[in-house]
Amino acid sequence: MEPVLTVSDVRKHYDNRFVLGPLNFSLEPGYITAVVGPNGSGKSTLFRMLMSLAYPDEGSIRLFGRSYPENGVEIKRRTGYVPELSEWDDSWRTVKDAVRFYSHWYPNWQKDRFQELMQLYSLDPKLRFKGMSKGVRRKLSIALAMAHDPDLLLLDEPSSGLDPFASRAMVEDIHRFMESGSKSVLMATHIMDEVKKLADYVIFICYGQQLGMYEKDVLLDEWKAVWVERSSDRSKQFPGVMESSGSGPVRIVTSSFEETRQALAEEGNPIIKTESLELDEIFYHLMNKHGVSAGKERGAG
Ligand SMILES: Nc1ncnc2c1ncn2[C@@H]1O[C@H](COP(=O)(O)OP(=O)(O)OP(=O)(O)O)[C@@H](O)[C@H]1O
Repeated sequence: MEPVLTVSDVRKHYDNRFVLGPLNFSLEPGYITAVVGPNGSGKSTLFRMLMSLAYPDEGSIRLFGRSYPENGVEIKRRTGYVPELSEWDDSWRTVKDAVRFYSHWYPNWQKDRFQELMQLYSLDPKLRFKGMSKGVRRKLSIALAMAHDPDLLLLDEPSSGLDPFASRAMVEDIHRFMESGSKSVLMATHIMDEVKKLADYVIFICYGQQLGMYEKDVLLDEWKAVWVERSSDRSKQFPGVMESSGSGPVRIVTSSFEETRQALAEEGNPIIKTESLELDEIFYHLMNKHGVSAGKERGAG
């Protein structure tokens, strides 16, 4: 099957202050992929490039096998985008004005679906843009992005500012959206619980550097914290061992549970306890492995 999105060797820099890339990944249809990374890592810049609102300095981006600028209209009609900050037309006064614009721009606009989404997020159709709260803007942005039944949803921190009821409604609605098996979602988020509940794949980006793309379940199966009775210098060289702390019992973090388990058993120092790792701890160790630590940004110069 043709990838819904292919990002190849994409690089972007802002003056001498920020370098993003090279980014390389592709998304098969039917999956949810989360983009995770600290503030200022380039997640929104990536999303803006996918919508042709920012331009890569190098590399190529293909959506549905098409590229910008030639196929921009087709790409955008098949995509639902929730930006980090919605910038709407100043002339719009009520939701009706937005609907008029969206239903004209998207031939596949579904009136009933939009009404369903308005109800789901408890949005009043008479809502006015002036003075609209951050959370309400976000809910409206999600409803507008989904009502034309896009093939790909690009969600930039969609639950930022949402109350817990709206967040839950969004997660359930995204699950429903995925039911046909042909839709795809790429979402940036800082909420690990959201990644756990929704994502099939995770792309880690740290201060512009892509640390990897992983299948979430594989990541959670392979990365473990294990405890053994005694420390040994050799265990630090065992396959997968990322960190070893304490003197007895010793806590070992591994990215390759089975290999580490075997090596420890062969050494006669068997595992006495195993725990799953949270995604944020996995991310922390990946950052260390790649030599990036919190707050250490890469400059272009
Ligand atoms: N238009 C721009 N001009 C100059 N620098 C920019 C511009 N847009 C983004 N940047 C810089 O690019 C870097 C990445 O920003 P970006 O918003 O893409 O990160 P992010 O991962 O989405 O962050 P957050 O998690 O805080 O939303 C930051 O250092 C930011 O200041």
